[in-house]
Amino acid sequence: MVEPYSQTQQTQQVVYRILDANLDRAREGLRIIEEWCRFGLNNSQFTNECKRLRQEIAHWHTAELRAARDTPGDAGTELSHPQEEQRTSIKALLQANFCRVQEAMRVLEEYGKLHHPQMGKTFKQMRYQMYTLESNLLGHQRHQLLWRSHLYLVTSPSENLLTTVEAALKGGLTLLQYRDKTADDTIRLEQAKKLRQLCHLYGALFIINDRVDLALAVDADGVHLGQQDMPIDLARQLLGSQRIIGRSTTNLEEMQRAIAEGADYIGVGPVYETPTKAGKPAAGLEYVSYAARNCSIPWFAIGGIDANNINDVIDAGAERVAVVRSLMQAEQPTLVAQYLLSQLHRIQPEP
Ligand SMILES: Cc1ncc(COP(=O)(O)OP(=O)(O)O)c(N)n1
Ligand SMILES: Cc1ncsc1CCOP(=O)(O)O
Ligand SMILES: [Mg+2]
Repeated sequence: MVEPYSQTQQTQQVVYRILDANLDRAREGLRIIEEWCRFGLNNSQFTNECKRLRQEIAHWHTAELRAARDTPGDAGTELSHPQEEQRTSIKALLQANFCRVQEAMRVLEEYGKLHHPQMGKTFKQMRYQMYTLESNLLGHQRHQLLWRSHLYLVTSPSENLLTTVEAALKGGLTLLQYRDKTADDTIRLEQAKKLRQLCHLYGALFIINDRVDLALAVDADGVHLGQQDMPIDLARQLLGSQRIIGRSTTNLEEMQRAIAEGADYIGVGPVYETPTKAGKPAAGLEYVSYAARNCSIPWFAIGGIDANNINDVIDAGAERVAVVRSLMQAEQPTLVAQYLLSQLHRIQPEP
């Protein structure tokens, strides 16, 4: 006996509806990412990659699958998660949409196998292409923000660590390094996680001093390594090309070596002797001037810099500075951050 509308046909309709819904979902998510690549980043490579993936998805979205759509009968259209209602930053928005596209592609990979012999394989490949795009895009955003950052706060141990950092972020800080040379790892991990969250809430980069393992454990944006710390090539192997690696330098040989080894930025100093790095001789303003003439990557003058002498450092050629005490010991870190940035931006050409 042949049923008019067999069990097999019913199952096929359900599969078609799943495929139809997820093809839409993947394409919509990609479009949201594409708009940022196009209008936000003005990046044709990322924009074209999104477009190519959307076109590939469209190719699979046949009339047969569209015909199975039953929006009024779809119990899922009314459901939304509270997190969908709220995006705290472009980064959060992009991550949510990457997640959405990757999930949809996983569904298409599995159910697609029931529909067409090639569909499972194609969507598996596309899902991996999405992971690559996500990692490249995230890395690109990180490096762009590094280049746009002119004030760098390196923390010192403090009872008010989070409130001080938040106050500086409110003043416009976009780059933070967590530095604690004495705490236990359990404390370091706990503080680093909180600081990372705080930085990302304000759209700032979060770097860990000395420790590649901690940077990976808390998914930091990068690591800062001194001359006695892990070699850059090894750190790069562990962290990949998307994360930031900074290097301390005190003279031109160290600067040139750091650049050749692939550092993303360097510290230039100590400009002045400082109790924060007791016993380390000053490299002086001459080295700042040398960096201004010769350094091809972002560099931060560091060591003894405060609101009183920042203009001397700027006059020597610095466009970026890193500070510990000036902000960590400030009564009003927001105001100090604003003042230091206003001096640094004074010398910036109009964008
Ligand atoms: C931006 C920046 N520049 C230099 C340093 C110093 O690093 P290092 O020489 O490894 O000394 P410690 O900070 O580890 O004591 C830095 N941390 N940040
Ligand atoms: C970590 C470090 N590396 C070179 S100088 C320095 C400390 C700078 O601290 P401060 O801004 O308090 O002088
Ligand atoms: Mg170090």
